[in-house]
Amino acid sequence: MHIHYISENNSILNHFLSQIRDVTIQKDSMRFRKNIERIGEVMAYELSKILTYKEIDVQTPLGIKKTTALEDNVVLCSILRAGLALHTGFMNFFDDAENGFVSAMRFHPNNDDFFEIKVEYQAAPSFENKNLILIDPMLATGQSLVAVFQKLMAEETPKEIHIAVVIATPEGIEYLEKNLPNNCHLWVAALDEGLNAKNYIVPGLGDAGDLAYGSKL
Ligand SMILES: O=P(O)(O)OC[C@H]1O[C@H](OP(=O)(O)OP(=O)(O)O)[C@H](O)[C@@H]1O
Ligand SMILES: O=c1cc[nH]c(=O)[nH]1
Ligand SMILES: [Mg+2]
Repeated sequence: MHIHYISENNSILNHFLSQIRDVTIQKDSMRFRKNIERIGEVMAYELSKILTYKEIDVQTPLGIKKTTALEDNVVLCSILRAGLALHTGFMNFFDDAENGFVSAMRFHPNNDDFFEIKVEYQAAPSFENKNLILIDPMLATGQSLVAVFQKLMAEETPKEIHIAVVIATPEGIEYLEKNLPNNCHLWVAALDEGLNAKNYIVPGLGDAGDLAYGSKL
């Protein structure tokens, strides 16, 4: 897997990351969603640097400028719920992208800390020969991303596969490395220490879906 850590240099990205983690600031759900969206925009920009471009001539009022435009077909596919705000950030930059949505949730069959991932709802276009960008802000154990990936990839061969996460753990990255093809690109805004007993990211930010959209039953 090709891993791209995009917050190694100081930039405004670290300001957005600090705000989504801060236990006081993150209570403002509108700001939380907006910051995740802005991180999506920064990630989309960084990722755009390795896509394929074609040469074009642009007619300006005063002449012709030889420049480049995106050649790749991009499909943005998010994991519900927490992926939605990050998805908006990517859509702001990839305005011609097709879009897909898949649900994944942790299901606790014994009402203890053990969980399985339930992947149910799926509405997605074909990825055949396109650049798939799979979007989820949190890479904790990695089980949600792998379960979604396996459902989506049953009959499809994308040109390239990119996975965009805001906060990742070493355990989650290791799980992706074991279960996804070697040629995937993983884009990470921040790498954290690890997981707690409930498989939440430490220090992380808490529950991204709840912070963005409210607690669920
Ligand atoms: O790497 P994992 O251990 O699988 O955990 C990460 C998953 O947890 C979060 O979703 P969650 O299950 O909380 O659903 P939600 O977005 O509806 O809150 C997150 O958005 C990931 O999909
Ligand atoms: O830390 C975590 C782990 C899973 N899901 C989240 O939203 N946060
Ligand atoms: Mg959640």
